[in-house]
Amino acid sequence: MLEIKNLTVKFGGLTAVDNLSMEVKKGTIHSLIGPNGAGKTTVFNAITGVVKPFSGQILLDGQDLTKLSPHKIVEHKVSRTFQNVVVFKYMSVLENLYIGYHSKLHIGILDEVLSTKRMHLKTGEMYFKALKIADLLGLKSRLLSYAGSIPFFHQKLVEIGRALMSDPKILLLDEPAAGLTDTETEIMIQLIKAIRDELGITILLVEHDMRVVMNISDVVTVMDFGRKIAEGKPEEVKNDPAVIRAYLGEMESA
Ligand SMILES: Nc1ncnc2c1ncn2[C@@H]1O[C@H](COP(=O)(O)OP(=O)(O)OP(=O)(O)O)[C@@H](O)[C@H]1O
Repeated sequence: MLEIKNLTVKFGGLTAVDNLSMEVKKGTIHSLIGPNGAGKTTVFNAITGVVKPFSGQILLDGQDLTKLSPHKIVEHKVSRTFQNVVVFKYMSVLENLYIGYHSKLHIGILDEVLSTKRMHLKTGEMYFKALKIADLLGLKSRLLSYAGSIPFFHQKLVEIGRALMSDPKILLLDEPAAGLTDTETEIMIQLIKAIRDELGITILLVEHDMRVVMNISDVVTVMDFGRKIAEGKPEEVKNDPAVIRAYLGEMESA
């Protein structure tokens, strides 16, 4: 589904992603891991059009995303969450979810002024979609709360919910388990599986928590210094000498 071909991203003299090629297959949960600064978030930023590659190509179902703007990429059905949770604190959970539907709403100012049938249909669709997603994520009882007033774990779920509202083909999750307790991490693992199994959405995630990576990934790609150093099933990469060296190096320099 997602093909990254020879991707290189540079920030001035620093090569953050160095000739990376990888493929995310439809219906899989694929993890991108590596020590701090390996280039994982930069790959997400390149896929979503936030940074422009120096060279290489990113294709979704054969369509080239590389030169598209971030909002066009959302229309091509790529959604993401961020390493630091981004919710609109003074809006309700429901309104936060609605924001994710923006690219699908397609109503203009005239629809609003004239309160057209089309506008009512579209807002109705948006409401039912939000209910369905809130139900899946266990957020139904919090829909009318201010997003900033609910626990951190639920704020993370709101962010995921907002990303799901645009009906992505592929969801990019940047450290979904960061800052969670063990119990919350367990729930997050089940929810990520449910998003794939019940909504049929392919998932690419960046994660440092190896319990999560080993538990849910079909495929793991490992990066170090911008390069791919290993790829395979969780148990294969876990025992790969290059991966062990990369993580040991990180521990030694810490
Ligand atoms: N906007 C930017 N400008 C300059 N350098 C950047 C920028 N974004 C990332 N970098 C650098 O690119 C390299 C890769 O960073 P990136 O955030 O992609 O790594 P990461 O693997 O996601 O790390 P972490 O696990 O710590 O989040 C780092 O050296 C980082 O300092």
